[in-house]
Amino acid sequence: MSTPFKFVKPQVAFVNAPFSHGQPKRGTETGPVQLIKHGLAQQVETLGLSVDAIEDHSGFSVLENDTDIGKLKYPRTVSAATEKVYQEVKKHAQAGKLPVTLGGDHSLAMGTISGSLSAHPELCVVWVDAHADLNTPETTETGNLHGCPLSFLLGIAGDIPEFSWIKSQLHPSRLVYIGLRDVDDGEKRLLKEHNITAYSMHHVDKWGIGRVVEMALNDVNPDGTRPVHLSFDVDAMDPSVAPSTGTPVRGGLTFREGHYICEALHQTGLLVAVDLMEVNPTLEDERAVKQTVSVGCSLVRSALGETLL
Ligand SMILES: NC(=[NH2+])NCCC[C@H](N)C(=O)O
Ligand SMILES: [Mn+2]
Ligand SMILES: [Mn+2]
Repeated sequence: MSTPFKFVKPQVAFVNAPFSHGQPKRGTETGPVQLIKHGLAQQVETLGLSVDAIEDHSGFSVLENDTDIGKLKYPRTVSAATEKVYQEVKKHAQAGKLPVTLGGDHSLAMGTISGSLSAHPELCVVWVDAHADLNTPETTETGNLHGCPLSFLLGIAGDIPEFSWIKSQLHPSRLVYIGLRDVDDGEKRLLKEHNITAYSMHHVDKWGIGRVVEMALNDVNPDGTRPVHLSFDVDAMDPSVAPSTGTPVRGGLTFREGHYICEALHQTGLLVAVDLMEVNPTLEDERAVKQTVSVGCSLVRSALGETLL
């Protein structure tokens, strides 16, 4: 077992990932710029962390003639964008920095988690979401790749040459979910088949968020030695808290439950990467957008050490 990993005051590197073709609603490509406009980088500096200059992206173009592969939509476009994010997250992670990736849709996690794994092979993943995003190219009902990133990362997606850059395989025992409430039948089968630990909203109701986070960490990281990657889909939050997102599902995390998860993960001292995904500032009215962007920023701040006292 490797020595305990502690990330005390890491240098933060924001990875802007303006991308939306992992799902059908345009608009998530404006997520990162709105989060940054809201002052996220300065807010993080206020926490006493140094923040890298934010790199610009021109590179998330939609490829021509990107025909479906089976049911999968925009496969080459998604592969190219996520590979770019992989390279960037990998660069920062290998330099000992803490990458915070601002999405963009959740297909980008193929890139972020691959990048984290390249620097931290012992990594475990806490996936906070209303959805399992575990569909394989076979089980997906929609063909939207934001519903599939984990099947690629776990190496259960089958052989798709267009995605052959995804090398790192995440072991199913190193993945835990919190917040699930809209899981496809095929995904339910996969969760059982691969013995993946998942805490749905039912479990949050039953045990409370404090115990759920404690159990989740104990499942994937019993010795507290593994680095942790937090992949936070803003739709894990209840739509009354974060309305501007493409696939909202009622019955989600309260404002405090979402922030508690981030605070508790920060307290482990083991966080090495954070994703904040699926903020879509083109959905719902102006007030809803402001609210969603502001919640997105405060979730990231909590994960980076903001405390209430
Ligand atoms: N990242 C997300 N919001 N994913 C939603 C996925 C919804 C559905 N399970 C699908 O495969 O399309
Ligand atoms: Mn989701
Ligand atoms: Mn998701």
